[in-house]
Amino acid sequence: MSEVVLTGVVKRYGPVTALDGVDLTVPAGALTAVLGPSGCGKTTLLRCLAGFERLDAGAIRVDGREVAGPGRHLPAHRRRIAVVPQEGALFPHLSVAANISYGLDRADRRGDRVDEVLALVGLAGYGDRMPHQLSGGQQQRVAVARALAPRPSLVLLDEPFSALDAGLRAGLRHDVREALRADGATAVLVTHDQGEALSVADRVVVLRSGRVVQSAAPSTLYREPADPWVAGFVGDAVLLPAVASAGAARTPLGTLPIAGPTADGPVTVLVRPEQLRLAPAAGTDAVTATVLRHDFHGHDALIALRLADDTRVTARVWDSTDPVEVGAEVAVRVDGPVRAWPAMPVPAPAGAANPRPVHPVA
Ligand SMILES: Nc1ncnc2c1ncn2[C@@H]1O[C@H](COP(=O)(O)OP(=O)(O)OP(=O)(O)O)[C@@H](O)[C@H]1O
Repeated sequence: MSEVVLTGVVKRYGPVTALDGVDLTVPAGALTAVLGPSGCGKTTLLRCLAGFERLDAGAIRVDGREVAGPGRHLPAHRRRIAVVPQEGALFPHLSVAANISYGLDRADRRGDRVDEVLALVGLAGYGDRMPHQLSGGQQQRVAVARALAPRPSLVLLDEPFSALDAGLRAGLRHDVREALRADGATAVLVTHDQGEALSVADRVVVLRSGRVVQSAAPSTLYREPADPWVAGFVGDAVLLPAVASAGAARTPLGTLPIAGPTADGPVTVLVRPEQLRLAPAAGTDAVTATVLRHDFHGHDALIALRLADDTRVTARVWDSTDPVEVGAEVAVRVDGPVRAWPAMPVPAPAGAANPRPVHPVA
């Protein structure tokens, strides 16, 4: 298990600054996801860690040993860092066992390490198969087993599930996480898929324009995003203009308690769709809204609403067997406190795989 520390890492390609002073600690024995929109520098970060790129500034230390820094660049093959690419990692003419033992020292080849890592990824007994006799998901499992086999300091996973269909992806990423945990590996998963990062990682690092915007546990990231952009990037977000005063925000959804300290004045407020509660409008003095759309998702439904002042918001309802009719008037209540930030323009989360609405969804 190795801790990896990046300090002030800068990487430029000509006029493009792909990494712009990245400070980051990858804890030993944990899975850290690096999440960000297209072009934010995820692949560059991974390539710098692996040793495929030279830094323009800053340093990378693995267990306190500098592998990259001013005047220092340890080549990739001496870093003990394994990479699991998106697909096509296996040698087609070698069996599964030979693929895994390739690169292992003699002792490990003769021992049971190959069987051990095959069992870890749920493929015990598959050693004699050839890669073409495996499904895409099984091939990725072998690629993970091969990465783990030499007990590297760090495993880098470069969107390893992106070529697989959605149903397969969910099961595989869970199994891969368990395999990494069982082996005590330190791993970095690069992904642009918010759901993937939140569901598998112990820690998520959000990159934007070559900089770390936030590094936190998945639940903290979702509940306490650093700014409105992160709020919209990691989940559905209703962002409302409001005025803060004495710990509460005056919003189009009523006056709502703010979580955490916020200076009085204009703010942007975050309400998660699951915080909105709907009820029959008749006879209440609550905020009311008109139902514009009802999107059924099986496990839940998203209800697009228009408030009396024309503000659009979206509610997530769980009991989707009781659909709220389009055109109906409903009473809207907000459950729990909201987050608020001093009002400022919100950059759009351009290029996200599943772009999240930063402005009220409707
Ligand atoms: N070899 C290169 N030469 C010039 N510019 C590059 C090179 N590689 C990356 N870049 C630029 O550096 C920036 C970061 O690219 P990078 O590939 O790291 O982003 P990314 O977050 O991995 O994107 P994606 O999710 O689309 O793969 C982008 O502006 C990209 O165009």
